[in-house]
Amino acid sequence: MAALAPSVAEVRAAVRRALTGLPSGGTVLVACSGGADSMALAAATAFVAPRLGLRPGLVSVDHGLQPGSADRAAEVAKWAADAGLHPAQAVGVTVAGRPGGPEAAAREARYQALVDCAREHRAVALLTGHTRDDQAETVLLALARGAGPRGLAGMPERRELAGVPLLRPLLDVGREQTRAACVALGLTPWDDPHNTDPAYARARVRHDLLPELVRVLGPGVVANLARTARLVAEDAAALDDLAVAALAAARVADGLAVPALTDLPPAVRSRVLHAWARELGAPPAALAHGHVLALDALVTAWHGQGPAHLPGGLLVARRANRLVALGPGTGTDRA
Ligand SMILES: Nc1ncnc2c1ncn2[C@@H]1O[C@H](COP(=O)(O)OP(=O)(O)OP(=O)(O)O)[C@@H](O)[C@H]1O
Repeated sequence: MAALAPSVAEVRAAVRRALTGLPSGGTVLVACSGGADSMALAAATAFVAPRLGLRPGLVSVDHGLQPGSADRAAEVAKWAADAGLHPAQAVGVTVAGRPGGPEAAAREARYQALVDCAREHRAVALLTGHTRDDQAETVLLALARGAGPRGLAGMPERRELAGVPLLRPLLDVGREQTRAACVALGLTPWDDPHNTDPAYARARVRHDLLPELVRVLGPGVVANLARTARLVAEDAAALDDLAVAALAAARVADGLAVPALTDLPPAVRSRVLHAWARELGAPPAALAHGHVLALDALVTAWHGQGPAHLPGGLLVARRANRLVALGPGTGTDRA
């Protein structure tokens, strides 16, 4: 018998770690683009899941944005069916007409289809093929745009997506390993032209910036960036927990009590104000650092200034020792 390639063993071990403990008999659904990362993930899941009493399945989304994309999704689904994955589905989505740029619109359509499919099959987890390299790219992009710890924490290994557990088993596996695993298994993954299109910031980071960092700083830089994300994520989670308690303690009937906010460490207070703004209905995507700073000024730099403006037409004013939300555009208290 031929020896198992180390790359195949590494990907399988990572998948085994991620799937261990999931409810027996459940379906684990791999989101597969046909690229090397998610093909390696699908092949490993097909091997590992049955050994853990789980059922492997796969869904490939056709965004309908490139010629031949429907055929490719169908080919991936056919390969999956032959490899013993069930369901093995290709799903078409409509990207046009969604808000945001083309990338954001495609991502939203994709995740909606993936979640629908996971629900339809009562999947106990949805798996994506994000790798350590994807994580390093995410951290660099977050640094460059001045993101706070939430952005620098990168992608979590596990989160809930509309009630479906989303797992990223390969976050600690390098892209080189997924490519090598595909070669060892005789798989021919598809190379998404967007991944090399210099119009996209992520593609420039992948092809220009990260290789240059590796050249200048050494090969450990990718794993180190991913480790930074993990460390920051732990700290950010602890601060988030403190903020939940601080928000609860600051609540009064019609808003928040300023004295309960004043002495909080800024890292906790900004989280409290951010969470409260979201609760009031500020759309998270539009809620920026500057909005939270304006709320913070009502607490820490109060000089009788007017209300702070939040996205969604919301206004927050200081009334004596309270922060209160005013009805959108009316200037009247909401409570
Ligand atoms: N069209 C798609 N259908 C199903 N899942 C997808 C699709 N596109 C992306 N995904 C999922 O999202 C993950 C991240 O995709 P992205 O395109 O950002 O990264 P990638 O590094 O190019 O991954 P891959 O090599 O698997 O395409 C993929 O590994 C896969 O699990």
